[in-house]
Amino acid sequence: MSIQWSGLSHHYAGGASPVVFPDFSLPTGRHLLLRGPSGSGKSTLLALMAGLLTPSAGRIQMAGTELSALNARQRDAWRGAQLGFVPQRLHLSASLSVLDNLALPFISAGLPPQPERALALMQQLGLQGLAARLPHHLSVGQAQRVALARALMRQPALLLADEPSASLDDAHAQQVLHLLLEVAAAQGVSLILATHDGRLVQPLAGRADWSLLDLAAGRAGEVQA
Ligand SMILES: Nc1ncnc2c1ncn2[C@@H]1O[C@H](COP(=O)(O)OP(=O)(O)OP(=O)(O)O)[C@@H](O)[C@H]1O
Repeated sequence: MSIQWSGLSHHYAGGASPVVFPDFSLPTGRHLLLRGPSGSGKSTLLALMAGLLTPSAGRIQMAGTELSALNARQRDAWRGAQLGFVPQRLHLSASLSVLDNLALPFISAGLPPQPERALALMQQLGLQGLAARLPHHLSVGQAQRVALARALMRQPALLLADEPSASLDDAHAQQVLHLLLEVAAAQGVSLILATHDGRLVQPLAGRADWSLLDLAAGRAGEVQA
């Protein structure tokens, strides 16, 4: 998905000063590593790209769609159809089984749930046998993969992942990166990966299909370790 923005900033109500972003453009077919320390604006930028926050200034275009030209209802519909989001806090519904959590993206859009797709994704992500499990009986890594499966349920064109390795040990951090790359290749999804975790940055260094936006440095370019 092609993405571009210019003059983009967001001023939180009660925030001291606006969070300002350097102009940027991502061509179709490339993935984006959004890098920057805590507080540099990664989550804010993801929320702007998802149409969950409205810019205080500037324009943002996602595959040619100007998000600010859509009303809230249109943005919700656009997000549901185009985007998968794995947030920093996973927001799995505690009272619902894994399978029912995976049905939510369809049910909340008024569409029939697709248990076959859920089971196929669970298989692909190593979650087989966990369909009836409640979220608080999952390991951290399993819950992460359920959140990833849920984000993929509606076959999004773009997958946003916010600090996906934050609470994972080295082995699981590598596994999550591997899974993201695998599903991106298998399902033709563009990835936007927000992280300050060197364990995720290093394996992406020098890859021709990845771009970097470094929010601390205000710099775009190739991914470097
Ligand atoms: N709801 C809010 N109200 C006021 N200020 C906020 C709010 N959310 C974020 N901010 C501020 O906006 C700036 C960017 O925050 P943001 O969460 O986007 O950064 P981040 O790079 O994602 O950080 P982290 O890696 O810790 O999640 C910070 O200065 C933060 O304090």
